[in-house]
Amino acid sequence: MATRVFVDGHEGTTGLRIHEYLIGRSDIDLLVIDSAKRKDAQERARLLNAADVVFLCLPDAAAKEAVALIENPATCVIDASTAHRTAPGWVFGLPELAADQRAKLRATKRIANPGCHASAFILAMRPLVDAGLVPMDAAITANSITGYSGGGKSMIAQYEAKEEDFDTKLLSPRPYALGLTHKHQPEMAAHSGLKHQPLFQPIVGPFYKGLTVSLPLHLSALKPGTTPEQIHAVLAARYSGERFIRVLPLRDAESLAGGFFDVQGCNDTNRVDLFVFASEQHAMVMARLDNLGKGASGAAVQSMNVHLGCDEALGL
Ligand SMILES: NC(=O)C1=CN([C@@H]2O[C@H](COP(=O)(O)OP(=O)(O)OC[C@H]3O[C@@H](n4cnc5c(N)ncnc54)[C@H](OP(=O)(O)O)[C@@H]3O)[C@@H](O)[C@H]2O)C=CC1
Ligand SMILES: CC(=O)N[C@@H](CCC(=O)OP(=O)(O)O)C(=O)O
Repeated sequence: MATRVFVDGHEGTTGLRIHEYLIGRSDIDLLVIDSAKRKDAQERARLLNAADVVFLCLPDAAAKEAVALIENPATCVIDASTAHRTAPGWVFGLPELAADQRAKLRATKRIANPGCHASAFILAMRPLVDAGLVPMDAAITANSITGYSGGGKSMIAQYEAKEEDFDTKLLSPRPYALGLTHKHQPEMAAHSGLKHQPLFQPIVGPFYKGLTVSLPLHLSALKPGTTPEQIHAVLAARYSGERFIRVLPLRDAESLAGGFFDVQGCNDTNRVDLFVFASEQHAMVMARLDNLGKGASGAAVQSMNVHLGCDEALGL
């Protein structure tokens, strides 16, 4: 029998994309809410409890409310919001996180989909902490460049406003989260193995999608004797055999057309590309993804596939 799936918030940026991923699949029966009733708690409760798998593509408060409406113990929830990413009882929806993560995703009924910046940060950092190259108590700084679709419908509307309504300040890259308490910092620390939250500083630019987190590392602050070759080897070994993660060659010149890095290079894929650039003193680990692919909707569908045990047969 087909798996019944309901996407709560299916008219939003993340929800629409999940629908696109699932619409053609013969093993999925999509339960669709009448558009006029999409915020009606009673109708949502009916569908939330009728589904085998539910994707929550809602603001945090509405996601918590949706979870409270679910009484069916068989319903598996995949929450795209920030609400449950470090909450007890929830499994982090990053199958590549650790050797036992897929088993945890199969066993649970509560999956918290990672944030887009956090996915990139954690996939770059966790293997280096696990291997002891980055000390667990290191003070880490990271930045991210992202397309504006990461800000959802309201930010998309600002960037795609008609000429007379368009704010020309949006033409330049815009650093944000300068309170230095970005909402992804708690999950970055909780799932990377670091004791302290990183100092994280994102920048949004005038392009629809694509994201790259950069992790600058002083070799002198790492385990004594650490080389860029070791950093690269640890990442390559950790992700060998992962179909959605690619580790590019050390100091990959081919990725730098004219000396510039392309943050949109993973768009329309569910892939993460990892890079290590280095000098004698410093290394820069970079993780690139599509913020609407592996950074959101693609990751959510991948977690569902793992949960259902069809991640090899049916893909993205
Ligand atoms: N965009 C991205 O790259 C990513 C987003 N996320 C997370 O996913 C979630 C959704 O984000 P995104 O798709 O960008 O947001 P959008 O603003 O694009 O969409 C949110 C949707 O939720 C609907 N909604 C709001 N409140 C309710 C409610 N009480 N009941 C039912 N529906 C409601 C909205 O309705 P209406 O159509 O009326 O506005 C809208 O369709 C957020 O928690 C976000 O943090 C996660 C990873 C990446
Ligand atoms: C450009 C922009 O604003 N991006 C969002 C990230 C979107 C995302 O992945 O985060 P959540 O799932 O946690 O919403 C931000 O930095 O807050």
